[in-house]
Amino acid sequence: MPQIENDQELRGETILEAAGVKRVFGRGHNAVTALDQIQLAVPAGSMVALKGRSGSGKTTLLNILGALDEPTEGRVMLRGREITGLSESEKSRIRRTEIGLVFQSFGLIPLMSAYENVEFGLRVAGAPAKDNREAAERALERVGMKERMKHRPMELSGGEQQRVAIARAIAHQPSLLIADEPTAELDSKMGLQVMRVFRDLVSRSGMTVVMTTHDPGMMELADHVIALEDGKIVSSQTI
Ligand SMILES: Nc1ncnc2c1ncn2[C@@H]1O[C@H](COP(=O)(O)OP(=O)(O)OP(=O)(O)O)[C@@H](O)[C@H]1O
Repeated sequence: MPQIENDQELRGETILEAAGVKRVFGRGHNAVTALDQIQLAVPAGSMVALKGRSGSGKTTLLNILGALDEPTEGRVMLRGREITGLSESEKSRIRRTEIGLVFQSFGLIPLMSAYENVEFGLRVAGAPAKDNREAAERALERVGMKERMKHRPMELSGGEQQRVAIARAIAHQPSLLIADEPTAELDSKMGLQVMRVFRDLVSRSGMTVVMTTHDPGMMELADHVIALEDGKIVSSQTI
């Protein structure tokens, strides 16, 4: 798979960069500065955890890094290309090709099997239909869910559902995986399984993972932990 091999070559170089990022919600008296003076350089093939109290700006930052939201000031570069200030359609193309998104609540379609969820995700992203079966099965295999791919979400544990959601997020072989509190709804055993899947994607495919978490046990498994306080980065630690 060419993109994944490229990612291995990129390992260690900066894949994702934020410079002078500020995000203000609302105007005038109601204005809230959710992020300010954010500088960030994420090495390719690493796992970064963002931590911070509720309201510190983690989700706002992830949304900007994942091309889901625009900063009020500053810019974000992904693989050397600016992803801020682009049209909606360009941003949507970048999300469909270069970025995978995982959320706290899994977001699987209940009436579809694990396989159908992943394959449907590829179809929505406009992937060429002839490759979808192979790509979906390969992604499910990567997260250890191929054997259970005919099961519907209801028939799976929370950890298994999240692994299917990760398979859906990586089926198009993105270089960057953005995960907002991916283990928050899981007990620690299932949370660890999910973290192991991330680790495996980083070490075997050179993927880069940027996630948020409140859980110190999960942070220990990241390569870098960045702490946010009131919208600013207050520390950056290499584990
Ligand atoms: N759409 C919005 N409109 C107005 N204010 C917002 C909006 N989104 C976030 N905020 C504000 O921006 C700040 C940062 O919010 P954000 O959701 O990024 O924090 P967080 O660290 O992810 O919190 P949590 O851990 O609770 O998810 C908060 O003060 C929040 O109220």
